[in-house]
Amino acid sequence: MASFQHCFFLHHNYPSSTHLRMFVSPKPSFCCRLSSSSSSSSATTLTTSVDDALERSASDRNAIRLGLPSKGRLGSETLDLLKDCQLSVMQVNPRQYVADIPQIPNLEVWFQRSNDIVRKLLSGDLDLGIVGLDTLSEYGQGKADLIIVHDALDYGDCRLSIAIPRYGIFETINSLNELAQMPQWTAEKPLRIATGFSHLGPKFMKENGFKHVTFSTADGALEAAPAMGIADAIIDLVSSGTTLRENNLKEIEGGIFLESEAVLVASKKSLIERKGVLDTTREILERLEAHLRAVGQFTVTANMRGSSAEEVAERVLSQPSLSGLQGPTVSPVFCKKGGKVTADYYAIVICIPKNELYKSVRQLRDIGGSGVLISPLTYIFDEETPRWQNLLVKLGL
Ligand SMILES: Nc1ncnc2c1ncn2[C@@H]1O[C@H](COP(=O)(O)OP(=O)(O)OP(=O)(O)O)[C@@H](O)[C@H]1O
Ligand SMILES: O=P(O)(O)OC[C@H]1O[C@H](OP(=O)(O)OP(=O)(O)O)[C@H](O)[C@@H]1O
Repeated sequence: MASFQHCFFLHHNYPSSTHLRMFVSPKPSFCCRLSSSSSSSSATTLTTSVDDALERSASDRNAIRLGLPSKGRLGSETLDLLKDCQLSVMQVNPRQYVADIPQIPNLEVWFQRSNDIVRKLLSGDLDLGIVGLDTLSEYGQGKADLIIVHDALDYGDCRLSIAIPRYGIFETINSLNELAQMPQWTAEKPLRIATGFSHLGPKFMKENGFKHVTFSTADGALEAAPAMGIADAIIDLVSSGTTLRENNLKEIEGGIFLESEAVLVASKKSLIERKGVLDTTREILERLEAHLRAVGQFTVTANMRGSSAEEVAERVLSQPSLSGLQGPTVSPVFCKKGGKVTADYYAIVICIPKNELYKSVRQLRDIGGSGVLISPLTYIFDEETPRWQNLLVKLGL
């Protein structure tokens, strides 16, 4: 085997059963990949697109890179959201980590674990990413180069909370203040907290005035730590609260440190320096905003008898649920009567919130509406989105 004098490894914590394989590209560059399979046939799975993309990964890459969660809770919902925005991700097979969004030609999608998305945004290997706010806060640690472009993608909702046992010395403790006041915590016997959030955990406890605290970490099943005697409390993500309940733990007042959902984040450096990143970000942002605004709304069309468009509009606007986004569109419906074209009816079009559908239909009927048609909405584009304006301000543009 040839000796390699100029090579380095980025990561080394692979299981010992993993075989290191080297794949030599037919082109002058080469790449190597780690595989846990012992079958030599898997060596053929390096496809042209991965190969091409790796070649483009040099610092002079032209493509814009978007990192998406490769699996887990955020994986499929991220793909669903993009699909709903007509930005379907085309992935040849689920084990291939690079993909395309045909609507945005110069964009590469890279599937990565969420924490790696944040790391790679910071290192300049990704330009944009979608991750949970919790992961961004933990691994981004407030770095100025990370800019949140869309802060509410409406999925992946959870909260980062401290939880304590329901039993023993904690039975009567119901708030963070009470926990802090407990005389038990001293320099010799500090409050022991298990958490996977080794940056945010200590930060929040310090901010809340806890002086005697120690932290331990684990990769999962943190809720077991108090019952195992390893910790007094945990700081972990909670959504339904079932895992806490099933492990006899409780949240306490003042103990939610962060409310999280999926966010679109960008590297400030890329936005400013890399050609096309700002335009692509704008397109993705506008589609996301327009779609998310539309998700909660229906379009309603109905016919209404009236003497003029203004008179019909006044009747519609007199009903609180029917004012729409800006007001109703009212247009005459022409018909021929005795050889004359007249407009006794008007068609009205409004948007209504989905959760007010039935109330709105009843209000429409009350003011003489008939033939009510309800259709889903794909996008609602506004003149200019406040998030785009905010982004320009953050970039100093
Ligand atoms: N109940 C929950 N527990 C954990 N994460 C949740 C929960 N609800 C929503 N989320 C969101 O999902 C993200 C975690 O997803 P998941 O646990 O599937 O993968 P991950 O831990 O980020 O990645 P990996 O499993 O590859 O380490 C969190 O960062 C958070 O934003
Ligand atoms: O409030 P709930 O809906 O019960 O969700 C919270 C649990 O989900 C996550 O764990 P995950 O399922 O990812 O397993 P893990 O503990 O092995 O990380 C999180 O770490 C909590 O344990």
